[in-house]
Amino acid sequence: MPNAPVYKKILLKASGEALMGKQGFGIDVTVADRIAADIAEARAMGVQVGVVVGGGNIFRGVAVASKGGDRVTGDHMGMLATVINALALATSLRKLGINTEVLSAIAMPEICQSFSQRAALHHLEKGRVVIFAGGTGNPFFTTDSAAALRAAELGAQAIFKATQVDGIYSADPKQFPDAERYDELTHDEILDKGLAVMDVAAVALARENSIPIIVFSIHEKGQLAAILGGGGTATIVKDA
Ligand SMILES: Nc1ncnc2c1ncn2[C@@H]1O[C@H](COP(=O)(O)OP(=O)(O)O)[C@@H](O)[C@H]1O
Ligand SMILES: O=c1ccn([C@@H]2O[C@H](COP(=O)(O)OP(=O)(O)O)[C@@H](O)[C@H]2O)c(=O)[nH]1
Repeated sequence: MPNAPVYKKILLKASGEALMGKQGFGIDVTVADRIAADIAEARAMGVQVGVVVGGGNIFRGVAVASKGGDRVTGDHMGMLATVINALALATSLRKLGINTEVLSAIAMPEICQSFSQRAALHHLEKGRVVIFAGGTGNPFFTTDSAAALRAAELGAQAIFKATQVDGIYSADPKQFPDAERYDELTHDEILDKGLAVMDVAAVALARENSIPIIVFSIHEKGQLAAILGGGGTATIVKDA
């Protein structure tokens, strides 16, 4: 009999970069299928799973602003990019027979349901994976903030942030290979040390609602289930 999961309701944040794989742009379906298989393992453990997907593999609003364009329009484009990723991940989950619902922060009823807290809780209780598209629905935010927001709204017990690296380091390990890795941190320590693994607004919202953040590598298959089972490799961020 496997261990009971450490958390019963989680919010997984997968960046657009994670869905891109090694391609450099767009969605790598084999990677989306892999992430879906990891989510299926969590569901098989009885864990309720909400997912916020990023859009950076397709578009970031700052790209428009940096060329002198309108930031708000750029952010609208970025939010639409997250909808494309959400539909791709939903497709991968449905191929595995996992009931999945996409809820968008921006109404587009011909494509998916609109987000409401009630609808999201209903689908989760029915055992469906809920993918949150459109970020927060507001410009000047990120999908990290959307992850913290949805986690707070749904009463998720943890935010699982899937990244390119296996935890939080004293500096970005891609640029500083000698950076020190932490097993545990507090929300305050991330903010005080200026660790750029997640944006400040997202960390502050998680702190305010006492939601732990678990940072782990998307590249290692089975990590999500391993961490939910009480093992695995991750940095855990929680109040001291
Ligand atoms: N102190 C740090 N510890 C860990 N990762 C960091 C740190 N600073 C920056 N990073 C970077 O942040 C990334 C995590 O954010 P992610 O959402 O995957 O990327 P992005 O937001 O750029 O799409 C990691 O892949 C890593 O390269
Ligand atoms: O609440 C949100 C979430 C996202 N975005 C836009 O969508 C883009 C893609 O999201 P993000 O950069 O968070 O994706 P990730 O880095 O996770 O792939 C952002 O750059 C913003 O332009 C936004 O305006 N509001």
